[in-house]
Amino acid sequence: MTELEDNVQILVHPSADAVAEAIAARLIARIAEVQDQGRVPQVCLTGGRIATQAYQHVADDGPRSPVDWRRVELWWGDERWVAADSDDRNDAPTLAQWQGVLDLDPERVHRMPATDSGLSLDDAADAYAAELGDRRFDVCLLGVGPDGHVASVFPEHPSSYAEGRVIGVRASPKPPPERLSLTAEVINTSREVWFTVAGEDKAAAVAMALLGGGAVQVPAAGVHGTDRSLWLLDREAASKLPSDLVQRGVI
Ligand SMILES: O=C(O)[C@H](O)[C@@H](O)[C@H](O)[C@H](O)COP(=O)(O)O
Repeated sequence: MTELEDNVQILVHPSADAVAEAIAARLIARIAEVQDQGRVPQVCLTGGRIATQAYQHVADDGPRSPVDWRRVELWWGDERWVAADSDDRNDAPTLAQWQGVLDLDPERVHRMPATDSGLSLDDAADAYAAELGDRRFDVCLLGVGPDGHVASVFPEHPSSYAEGRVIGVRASPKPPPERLSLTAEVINTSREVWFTVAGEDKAAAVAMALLGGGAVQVPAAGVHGTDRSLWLLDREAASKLPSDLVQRGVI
């Protein structure tokens, strides 16, 4: 029997669409729950196809949910170092889907700085770290690359052993070469980390992350929530996991 840490859960869904729907439903429910507890939810968003699909479901269902969208703080785990109005930004699809649909407070939408901010890459990282302060995310969503990267923390790359809270990333193996990213250190203060992963090309990375890969070789292996790490997978992304592990997590 393969052992998982107690607060790691793996939930396998029949398709990528089902993963996206599950992420959206869980996110709305979790945000409402944190608001019920009297706190302003701190949510860290990710780019990527599956998350973007999930955000569309949030846009569809969010307005008639119990969530007070004006009392939600939004952050991003990483950003491509491009202009603020570039379609290449990780936050572009989310904002296109949510703004004007969810009643967000612009003061609580914390985009990472852009090239046209006038800041250098490193100053932009410092500025975002200062804005973030010592907040802990209630939920930190993370896509996982086929190489096991999360946010812009890439395997065997300076980003995977960088110190500090927010870093400027150079020579990224995935274009564009310059990026901003939270470090694993900050992600690991999150109450919950949710990995959102679909597709056969992710199966090896998922298996390595869950079956003892090292954090420098497989950055996804080095991040977790303090209360819970939740892997939301489709069948293909879960296809290289031992069946006992998967069945344990299915609900
Ligand atoms: O900044 C980026 O280039 C992307 O945001 C990237 O890091 C993405 O989150 C993962 O590669 C997972 O993406 P998919 O879910 O689309 O595979």
